[in-house]
Amino acid sequence: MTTDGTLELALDPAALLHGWRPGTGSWFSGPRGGLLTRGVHQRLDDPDEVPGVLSRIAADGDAPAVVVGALPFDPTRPAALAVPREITWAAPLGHAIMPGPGSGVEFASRSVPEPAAYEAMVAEALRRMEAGELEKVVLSRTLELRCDGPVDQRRLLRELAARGPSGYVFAVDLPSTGAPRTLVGASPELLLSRRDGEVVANPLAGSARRLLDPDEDAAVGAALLASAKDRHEHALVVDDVAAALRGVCDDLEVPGTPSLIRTDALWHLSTTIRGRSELPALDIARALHPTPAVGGVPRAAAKRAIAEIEPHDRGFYTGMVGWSDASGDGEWVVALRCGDVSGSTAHLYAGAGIVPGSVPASELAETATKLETMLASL
Ligand SMILES: C=C(O[C@@H]1C=C(C(=O)O)C=C[C@H]1O)C(=O)O
Repeated sequence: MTTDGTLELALDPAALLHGWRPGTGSWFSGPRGGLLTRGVHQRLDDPDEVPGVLSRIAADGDAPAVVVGALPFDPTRPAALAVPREITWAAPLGHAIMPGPGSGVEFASRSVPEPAAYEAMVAEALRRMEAGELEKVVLSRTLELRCDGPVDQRRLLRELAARGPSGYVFAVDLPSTGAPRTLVGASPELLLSRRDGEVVANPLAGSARRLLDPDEDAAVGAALLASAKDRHEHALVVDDVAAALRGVCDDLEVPGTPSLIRTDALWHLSTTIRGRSELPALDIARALHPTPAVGGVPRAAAKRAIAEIEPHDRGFYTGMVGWSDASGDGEWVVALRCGDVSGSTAHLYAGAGIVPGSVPASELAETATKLETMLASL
């Protein structure tokens, strides 16, 4: 949308993506198109202020009435939202971007917690489940990477876009007093979108590592779809999201069985829920957050377990990333398969859903697979 409100689709979304520069704005794209922002008209750290700010800007017409950015996992922490000075909307990227050669950059890396400690965390969650406190909890770990020079954030965004053309690819400018700081990632999970009143949520839960051989890979997907443990883990998320949407949507359609989606590294169980709502996308997204895809069941016990068991701060990981406009339309994805990148450091994050029957070593391996998308793009 231009400042006068007309829709301007970039002829070449790949050229637009190549135009992104760290510290100058944000990129966000998905299967329905993307956007590039330039400059900041106004920063917001309180999402409650979004409707008021957007309606004032829509009335004044001195900037695009759109907010773009990220909300952290912990909703009491400041958000990183901005009304940009300029915004250009793009058609879907499709397969417009080709992966480049490896960067050859060497990173020193440190896992927090250490892998063995992550397995102990999973064992602790399983103990809480046996004690009847919890049905599901998502536990995460981080990988702190450091290289000699600055991380090439533009290359990272391009590689993510090349590897996951049908997912959501983002580079969100985060407030920084030093080097440009960006939340860069490629998430497969749509938390909530609303366009012309049509609401879509696409919770994912239940994962399996993909294989190189096409027949073996298809068999892994089929086994995931048939797995009782993964179907249960998935149903906990769908039931929670559907219950929350039922209160705020009309004509809710909730498929009874999940389907399969794939990223470059993983298969996931996926359910697309549709409905209609007059409420702004960001309000609905915040009401859903944290879904049991990143938190757990029951919600309060899972939140407590995460705070007590995880040694690190999740920051924006498992929060949400996206945009909203003055009409209340918007698109918010779960901040997954991402890293907080600044100067010569990148903090990557990955988690896995723990339910009774989870095996600590397998959950650790799943987090390693989830880190691969980012690692392969660095
Ligand atoms: C927590 C992550 O992913 C989430 C957890 C999943 C699972 O446990 O199967 C699947 C998709 C996401 O909802 C992550 O990528 O870090």
